[in-house]
Amino acid sequence: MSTTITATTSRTSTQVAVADLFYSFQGEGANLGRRALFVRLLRCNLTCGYPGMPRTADAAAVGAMVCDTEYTWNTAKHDLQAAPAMSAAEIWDDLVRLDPATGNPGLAPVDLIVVSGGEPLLHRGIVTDLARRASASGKALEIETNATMAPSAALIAAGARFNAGLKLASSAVPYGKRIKPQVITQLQASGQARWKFVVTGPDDVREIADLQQEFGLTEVWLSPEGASVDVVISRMRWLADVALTHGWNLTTRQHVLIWGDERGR
Ligand SMILES: Nc1nc2[nH]cc(C(=O)O)c2c(=O)[nH]1
Ligand code: SF4
Ligand SMILES: [Mg+2]
Repeated sequence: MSTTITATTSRTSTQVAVADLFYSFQGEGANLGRRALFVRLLRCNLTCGYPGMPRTADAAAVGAMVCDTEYTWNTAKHDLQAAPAMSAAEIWDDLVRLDPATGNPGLAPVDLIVVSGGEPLLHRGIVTDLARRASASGKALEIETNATMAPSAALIAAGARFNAGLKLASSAVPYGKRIKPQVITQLQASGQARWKFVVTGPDDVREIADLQQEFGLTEVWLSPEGASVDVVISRMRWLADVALTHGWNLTTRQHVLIWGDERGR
């Protein structure tokens, strides 16, 4: 289920451009299979699949791991102006409307909010506001972040959890852009981060082991790269033993298994 997003309005620092709002299951990670309300924010500071921002719509990706939500940031290929600018209060109201329990009190309320992007921590004020609203309503909130931007103390205090998806060499993003030691250390010290790695092949596994050792990452999750059932399943088959051997968790991508690469699912 997704809302229809219409008008483009001017943007202020108290507003953010919203790509998608939808109701689904958390398809990945520690809350896999749990019903959740999603908000996907525009813009990213990384360009996974490409060494930098593509200049043309037909620029070919060079990395094995390519962003699956390029429509949130790749201005060469997508018109980002169509996304509406919304305040945290407006986003929250739409999320509440998306919860089927709002119209039918007989249903169990959705108790998980997922904020994704793009990179949501580019919009820390808005995300912190949403985290406070979630906490006040007794809902958990987790942020799908690339772990290159520091969360504020206020965001941590609001109880947000971080699904920290560090990017690997397979993303083609230069090391200095995708690995920010201070941010990694801060997220790990918060006790509110789980480390999630999108895996395409054996080189990724070696890099994950090195990163875990260097930064003392305590909770590691592997996630198979893939936007189709066949790719997700075949990657999971070889990742299973890898994960068990290294003491890592393994998630699938449930939304891909059910809906393929459909947007807003
Ligand atoms: N169902 C569903 N679960 C998700 N978990 C993380 C997602 C993301 O795109 O960040 C995602 C997504 O796009 N859909
Ligand atoms: S960090 Fe995430 S949203 Fe940004 S380019 Fe990489 S995969 Fe896409
Ligand atoms: Mg996704």
